[in-house]
Amino acid sequence: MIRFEQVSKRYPNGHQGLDNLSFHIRAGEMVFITGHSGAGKSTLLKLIMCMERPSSGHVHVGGQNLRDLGSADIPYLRRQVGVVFQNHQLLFDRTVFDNVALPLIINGTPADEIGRRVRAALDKVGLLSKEGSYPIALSGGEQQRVGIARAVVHKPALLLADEPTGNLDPGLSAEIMALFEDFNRVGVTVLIASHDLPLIAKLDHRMLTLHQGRLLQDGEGA
Ligand SMILES: Nc1ncnc2c1ncn2[C@@H]1O[C@H](COP(=O)(O)OP(=O)(O)OP(=O)(O)O)[C@@H](O)[C@H]1O
Repeated sequence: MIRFEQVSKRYPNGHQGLDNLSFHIRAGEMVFITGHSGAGKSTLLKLIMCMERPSSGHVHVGGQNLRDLGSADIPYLRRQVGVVFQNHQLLFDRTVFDNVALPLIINGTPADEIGRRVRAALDKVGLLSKEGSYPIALSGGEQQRVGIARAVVHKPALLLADEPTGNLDPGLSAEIMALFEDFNRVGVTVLIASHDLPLIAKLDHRMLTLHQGRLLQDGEGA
């Protein structure tokens, strides 16, 4: 599903974001990426989304070498991927329903299907009763669930998350991780950047540890 072959990323200011990184994630896996602040976790996710391009090496997603994608192909790639951010990036002047519907509206999904899909996504994250609420009226954990519903509403094969529990207490963080496990159980490939080692250690998934842009360790648990 995702293959990095000797990928390096040097930013224009000379910062080495990633350094000769190679790994393979199979369809259906759930994998954590961890490492110190600045280790390259976000850079790795951005390369998968084509938000950044490698300076050298190859990134393959779903059998496609991203080097071969032109800017017109990128929306098609992103349709296969759902992304969850630490700060939710919700629109605060729109309801929960409208926030979750956004990717479908952008995709040109027919209106009658939008309602059905949005409610199915909200149901999966336990927020069906909040569809008419505004994000400001929700707790931090609920806001993050809305972010997750929005990321999965178009049924992506791949779910990426960048520090999805960064602002949450340990109990809520565990609930959010359990949600990701639910999606993984039904076949979604899940890749989560997180430096919450105590939480990750409790979950039995593969962990890629980065150190200064290099792969330090690839294994199970902490
Ligand atoms: N757009 C950019 N321009 C220049 N340097 C960048 C840019 N984005 C990231 N970097 C640098 O690349 C390195 C890796 O950053 P990245 O954001 O991938 O790390 P991270 O592991 O996600 O860190 P954090 O846990 O703090 O979010 C850092 O040294 C960072 O300062």
